[in-house]
Amino acid sequence: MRKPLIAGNWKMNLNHLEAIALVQKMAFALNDKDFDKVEVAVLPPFTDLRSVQTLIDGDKLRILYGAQDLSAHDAGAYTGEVSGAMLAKLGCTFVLAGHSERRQYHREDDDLVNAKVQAALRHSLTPILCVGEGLEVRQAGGQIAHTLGQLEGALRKVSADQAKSIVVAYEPVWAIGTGEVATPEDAQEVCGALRVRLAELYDAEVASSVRILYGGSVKSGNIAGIMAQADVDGALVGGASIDAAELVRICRFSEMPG
Ligand SMILES: O=C[C@H](O)COP(=O)(O)O
Repeated sequence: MRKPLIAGNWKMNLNHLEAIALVQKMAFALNDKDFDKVEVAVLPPFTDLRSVQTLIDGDKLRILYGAQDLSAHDAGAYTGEVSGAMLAKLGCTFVLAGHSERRQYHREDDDLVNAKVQAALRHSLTPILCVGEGLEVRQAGGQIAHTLGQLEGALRKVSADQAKSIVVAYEPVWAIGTGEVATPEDAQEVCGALRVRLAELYDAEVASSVRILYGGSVKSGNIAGIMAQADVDGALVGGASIDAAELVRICRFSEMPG
């Protein structure tokens, strides 16, 4: 049974003081019943992680946390980079790999994303591997081939045992931050194809273990329909995740109208 995961990608928003305030608000609003039904994670900027760790550890909160990126390298002369070892030492559970904004603005290709997935796994971090097509690919009907290609590229040399622990996030680029949400059927079409390909690349056990999230303009008003899909196990939430009340409503998707 895959436990749903709602992960908030704060992107380049909130300093460490604002980060503390947001996590405190979330912790105040969420209760044990919520955490029994859903895993909740925040993915703040690097500069907030130590403050978030201190708060979560100190108050024994059930909120998980992670980073938005990591280096493919473990240590050395890589100015500006942050290693998986450093993130693990900060108690991170998750790290994003291959977010479309990294692919677009930092020219990250499948080889680099693959190296980052492997770096995360070397340090016992759970990669949230982001895949998804742009508007032109979608208009040409190539979303499945494109997304499966990204999945295969990112999972090269990743064993079945390692693959079992990863999270995949399907984020159609045309739906990110645009207010254009994919329909639940669009999300299911690609998430279902991702799961089938995981079974082909590995086996049925891997395919049924991996959580597949949807991301792209997720809000409390559209989460229920998306979560009702058989192969959607949660959401990677951007803009709405820095509003504590809205994020909490999203976490309570089972109570929202479909
Ligand atoms: O990582 C999150 C995605 O990029 C979605 O962002 P959004 O919810 O602001 O569209």
